[in-house]
Order: sequence, then C-alpha cells, then structure tokens
Amino acid sequence: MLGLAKRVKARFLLASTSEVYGSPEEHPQNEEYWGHVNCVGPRACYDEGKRVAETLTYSYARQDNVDVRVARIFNTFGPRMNCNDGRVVSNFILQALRDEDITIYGNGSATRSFQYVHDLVDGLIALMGSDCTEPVNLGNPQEFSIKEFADMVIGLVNEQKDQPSTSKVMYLPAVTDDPQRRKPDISRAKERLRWEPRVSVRGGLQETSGGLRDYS
Ligand SMILES: O=c1ccn([C@@H]2O[C@H](COP(=O)(O)OP(=O)(O)O[C@H]3OC[C@@H](O)[C@H](O)[C@H]3O)[C@@H](O)[C@H]2O)c(=O)[nH]1
Repeated sequence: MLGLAKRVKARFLLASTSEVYGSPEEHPQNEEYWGHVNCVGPRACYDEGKRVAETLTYSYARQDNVDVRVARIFNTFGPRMNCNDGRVVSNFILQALRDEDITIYGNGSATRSFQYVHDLVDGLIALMGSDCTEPVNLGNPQEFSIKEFADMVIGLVNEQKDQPSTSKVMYLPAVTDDPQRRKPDISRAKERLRWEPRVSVRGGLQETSGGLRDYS
C-alpha cells in the first residue's frame, strides 16, 4: 500500500492502535511515549505488527516523501460492530442481554478508555484534512475499570429489557500481558485537529446495545 501511495502520490492513512504502547509505564499515554511491549508474548504479533507498520510508514515518508497520516486508535465501539469479535464491549452487552455470566478476565481493576465510532470517524476525517504528519491518539479519555464497565453495561441493558438481567459477574484467569491501564492523552488531537470526542460512553452504549439486541 505504501508503494502504491508513492506511485500515485496519494495521501496515506495508517489505522494504528493504542496497542503500540503495550502495557504502558506512563499514564496517560501521549504520542511521544515509545511503549512497553513484550516482543515474545502472546499479544506480540499484533503489537509488533502495528509498530513495524508505523516504522515502514515513516520510512516511506522520509525516503520517498509519501504524505502520511497515522491514527493511534483506542478501543472503539458502536452499532453494527461484530457481535463475536471477543472484545469487552460486545461480550458484556451480549452476556447481559442473554442473562449469561459477565466474564471478567483478572480482578476487574484493569482500565480502558472507550470511544464511540462516530467520534473516531470525525477524528480520521479531521486528521486526513490536516497537516499533522506525526502520530495522533484518537480515543476518549474517560477511563473505566473493567468492573465499573461491567456494572454500567448491566445497568444500561436493564433499562432496555422487560425483565432485569440475571447476569452475575464471573472472574476468570487474567490474560497474559493484558495491559493494566490505558488512557489516551489527546492534547495533540485537540490542538492540531481541533478534535475531541463528543459522544459519552453511556450514550454510545445505549445505541450499541439497541443494535445488539437482534443477536441476543
Ligand atoms: O469478555 C471479556 C473481554 C475482555 N475483557 C478485558 O477487557 C479489557 C479490554 O479488552 P478488549 O478485548 O476489549 O480490547 P483491548 O482494549 O485490550 O484492545 C482493543 O482496543 C485497542 C485496539 O487497538 C485493539 O485492536 C483492540 O483489541 C481487557 O482488560 C480484557 O482482558 C474482559 O474482562 N472480559
């Protein structure tokens, strides 16, 4: 793709990820942070794959003047997301809708920041229209522990169901190398793109769980 962008002189967008920060030792994470990744761990293929994608992108930018934009995308959700993607948002909503146990990996103290898909799309459009060639975090800085998030999802689903959900929280073994904290510093996006998230996590979850009802 980078070779193609070079040939046709296209602006190139890399959809990178917060995973490039690995299990961060700095909090929140800004774009200057180099990350903390176990290169031989079970998550390494994804983390290192995305990191080398960034490396190649900036190599083409330096050597061949390819016009690049790099978005580091934090956990994103929204209507019509794949209900089987295994991520926490779809898992918890479906489990609550189906009265199944809510599966928390570890003790529920790990944190994540969730962004609604419309905000992400606005951010990507703003990035592509900007002169910002450095990596930019796109995420919602509102941070939840996974236990807090489980409680919020159960509460929201209960508002939508005829009968309250009977789901209980079940604690399963922690996932190896699961990052314990993750929250974007979005100063650069605010300053350079004039962008920040507008949809609350709660509002976005209401839209998403409405859509996932068809799969319950
Ligand atoms: O059923 C579940 C699913 C997940 N989790 C936990 O919830 C947290 C979030 O896990 P997710 O699988 O949703 O995803 P992550 O936040 O780790 O990464 C995600 O967001 C950033 C993107 O760049 C990645 O591509 C995406 O996988 C983790 O601590 C995970 O262990 C549960 O406790 N239970």
